[in-house]
Amino acid sequence: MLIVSDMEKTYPTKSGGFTAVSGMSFHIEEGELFTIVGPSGAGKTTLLRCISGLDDVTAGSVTFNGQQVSGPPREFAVVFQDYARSLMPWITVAKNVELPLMKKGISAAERAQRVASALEEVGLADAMEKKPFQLSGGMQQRVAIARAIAYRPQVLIMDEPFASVDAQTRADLEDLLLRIREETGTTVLFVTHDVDESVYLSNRVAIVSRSPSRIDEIVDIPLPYPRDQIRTKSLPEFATLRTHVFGRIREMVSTATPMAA
Ligand SMILES: Nc1ncnc2c1ncn2[C@@H]1O[C@H](COP(=O)(O)OP(=O)(O)OP(=O)(O)O)[C@@H](O)[C@H]1O
Repeated sequence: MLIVSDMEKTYPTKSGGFTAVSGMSFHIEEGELFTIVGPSGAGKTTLLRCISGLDDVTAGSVTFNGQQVSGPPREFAVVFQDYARSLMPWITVAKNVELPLMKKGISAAERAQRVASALEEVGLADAMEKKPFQLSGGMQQRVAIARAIAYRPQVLIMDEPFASVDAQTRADLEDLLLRIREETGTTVLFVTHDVDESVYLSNRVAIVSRSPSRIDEIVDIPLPYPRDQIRTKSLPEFATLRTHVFGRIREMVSTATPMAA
């Protein structure tokens, strides 16, 4: 469904260019929850921006349903870590969720129905008329997720979406994502720093190396769904998988050449 082929991204710099991603290749199956983990600065955000068509690739290609991605596809929705910047503070929660649907040309009646059901789904039915600044961080991130759900994308792209919320909210949002994905069959491409989160959520985890980033290993996560924060994380297989992924990342960080001062 989504194919990244020999992708390279080089940013122009005064000293001639910095290659953040190089020789990156993988594919994502329809309905899959595919997570990318890797050390800080590895190029994960760069990769997501190129896949979602927000940035151009320097070489190689990103293909979605057989078409080369050259701008943000209408079938994608993106949720970023920084919910405060992704929501519009001067309009209500309901309007924030509705806006992309207006741009998509969806009728007023259907928009109202989708907004109400998405906010219900994330537990914010009572906050429709509030402004984002009146909500907690976790609630604002729920609004960003509701906006993505209401849009009904084929592919949901999430860049460390739960990194700025407390541990309990994070666990709740992870489970919300799993439930939505179970109900809708949406394909999810997820980036995280958190190894436990990657193993808990995914069908497959791609470990990426430091810049210029490329795939180090793709790990299958054959843990059964539905997953459960306590039961799944108590499984010996969970511990084995998390230790493996964590170990690979650790090795990469410890064998990396120190950056010049
Ligand atoms: N616009 C830019 N111009 C030049 N270099 C950039 C630009 N954006 C990112 N980089 C560099 O590319 C590399 C990868 O950055 P990126 O933000 O993609 O990494 P990341 O894996 O998402 O990092 P983190 O996990 O810390 O969020 C970094 O070394 C960064 O400094």
